Amino acid sequence: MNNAATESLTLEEVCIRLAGQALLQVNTRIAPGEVLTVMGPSGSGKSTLLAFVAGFLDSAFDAQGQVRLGEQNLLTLPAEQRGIGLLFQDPLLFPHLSVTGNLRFGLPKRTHNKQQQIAQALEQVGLAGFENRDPATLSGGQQARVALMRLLLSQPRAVLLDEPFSKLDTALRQEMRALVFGQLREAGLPTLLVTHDEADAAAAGGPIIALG
Ligand SMILES: Nc1ncnc2c1ncn2[C@@H]1O[C@H](COP(=O)(O)OP(=O)(O)OP(=O)(O)O)[C@@H](O)[C@H]1O
Repeated sequence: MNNAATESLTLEEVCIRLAGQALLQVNTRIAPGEVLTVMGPSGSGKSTLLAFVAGFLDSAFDAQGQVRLGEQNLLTLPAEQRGIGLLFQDPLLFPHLSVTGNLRFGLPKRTHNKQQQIAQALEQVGLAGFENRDPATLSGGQQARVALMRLLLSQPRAVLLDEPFSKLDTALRQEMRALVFGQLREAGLPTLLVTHDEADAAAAGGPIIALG
C-alpha cells in the first residue's frame, strides 16, 4: 500500500509499578515488521504495558524507562502524536458511518485519491464493492477486515494488538491471523501483540515474553 516502515520500537528498561509494587519489567526492541508477543496470566500487566506505550496509562501507575520509535522518544508525546495504531478484540467501527466513512476516518487529512485508496484497501481484503455498506450489516470477519484496513490507512509507525482474534470463531481466527500478520509484516510495522492464545503467538512468528 505504502512504502514499508523502517523503524524499530524500543522499550528500554521499562518498569511499571502499582501501589509501590513492581508490576512488570520489559527491556526489548521490536524490529520493523516483527511481532513481539506478550503473554501472562490475568492481572500480570499486559494491557497496562500497551496503555503505557500508546500514551494512556492511568495515573495509578508509576512508570520508568524509555519508549522509542526509531530515535524518537515517544514518552514526551501525547497519545495522538505517537503514530501508534491499535486493534482490539472488538473492531470498534463507527456505527453511524459507512465502510467508506470508517476508512476515511483512518486516512490522513491531506491524502490525495482517498476514494481510490479506499477501494484498493477493500479489494486487498476481499471486500471490493463494500464502500457504502453499514457496519451493522457486515459479518464479524468483515468488520475485522475493515478495522484492519482503517488501521493501515492511518499510516501508523507501530502497532499494538490486544487479543485481536479472541472473538472470532476458529476457522476465521486462522484466516485473520494470516491476514493481519501478513499485512503488518509487509508494511514493516513493529508490533506488540497481547494474547492468551499460544496459536496467536505461533502465527505471529516472533519472540515471546511472559509477564507475571
Ligand atoms: N486504573 C487502574 N487503577 C488501579 N489498578 C489498575 C488499573 N487498571 C488495572 N489495574 C490493575 O493493574 C494490574 C494489571 O492489570 P492489566 O489490565 O494490565 O492486566 P492484564 O494482564 O491485561 O489482565 P487480563 O489478561 O485480565 O486482561 C491488575 O492488578 C489490575 O487490577
